[in-house]
Amino acid sequence: MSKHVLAQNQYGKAENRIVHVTRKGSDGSWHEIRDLNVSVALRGEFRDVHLTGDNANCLPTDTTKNTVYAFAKEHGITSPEAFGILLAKHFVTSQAPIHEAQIRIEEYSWERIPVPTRKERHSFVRKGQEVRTSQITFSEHTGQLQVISGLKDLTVMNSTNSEFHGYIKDKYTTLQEAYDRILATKVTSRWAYSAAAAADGEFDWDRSYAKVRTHMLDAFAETYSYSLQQTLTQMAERVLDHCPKVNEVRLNLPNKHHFLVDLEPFGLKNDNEVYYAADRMYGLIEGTIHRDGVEPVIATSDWIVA
Ligand SMILES: O=c1[nH]c(=O)c2[nH]c(=O)[nH]c2[nH]1
Repeated sequence: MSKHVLAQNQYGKAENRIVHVTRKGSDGSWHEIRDLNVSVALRGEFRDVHLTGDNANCLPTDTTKNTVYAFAKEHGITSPEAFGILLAKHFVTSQAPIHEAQIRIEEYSWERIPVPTRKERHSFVRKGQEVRTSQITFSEHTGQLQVISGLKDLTVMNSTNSEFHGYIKDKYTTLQEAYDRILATKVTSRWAYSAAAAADGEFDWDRSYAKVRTHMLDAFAETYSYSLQQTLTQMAERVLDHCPKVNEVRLNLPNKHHFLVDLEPFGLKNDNEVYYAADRMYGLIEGTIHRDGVEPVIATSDWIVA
């Protein structure tokens, strides 16, 4: 018996990252997503767990995590509040030692990428403005003015139209081939303008920024992707095709992995609805595309963190 006093205590699984996709419309091509970060804290009769090592009253944190994902499948997510109420009541009413459950939820909001050419809707951009960047270099020696513009923290997601298969398999390969997966990334990009644009006192930099951004988003949304590498190329090429003053585009695309949650152990089928959004580790796909005959000038050594 400890001579000290066990005071407030609680436990549970924190930061269960969950993305739930609902398919609507006659062909299921209208997607709605909810992207939550759910933390569970249980309070109750856990003295023995802490003091004697008797776990008879302990519902494992792993089970609380599974419950979050299974509830998303069984009940859907109509709102963070409604989802939290379901979970909190469940833990307290289903296990006698649990007297109080606190569910904390952060929701990340997404807007649709409006793509006029497509009827189906499965492309989203995370709400909140990205950061616009620029790097201007003027050299007395050469008289050259160099403008490299860019953006970072532009998070986008396609909830379908992404596959990944046919890759190398060696004795360390465990990755399952994917024929319908979520593709999500947080775009960091820089693009270099021609010397003529940099020297043009009338050049509309704001308009150009908006144009580059729009073409990048459109290409992300419209590309039926077989790899993030392929999507990267499409995004950069679209900018070069539509923005004649841009000579070079570099993209750093962390692959924000979304793994289908295995709900079979709970007798539930996961029809590409409930995903675990992993924040680390992440694939990091980087590349530069430039016009033929132009020397690339954008640094390739920057360390991008998702
Ligand atoms: O689009 C992808 N490109 C990869 O190179 C890769 N590698 C991996 O594990 N998943 C993916 N996805």
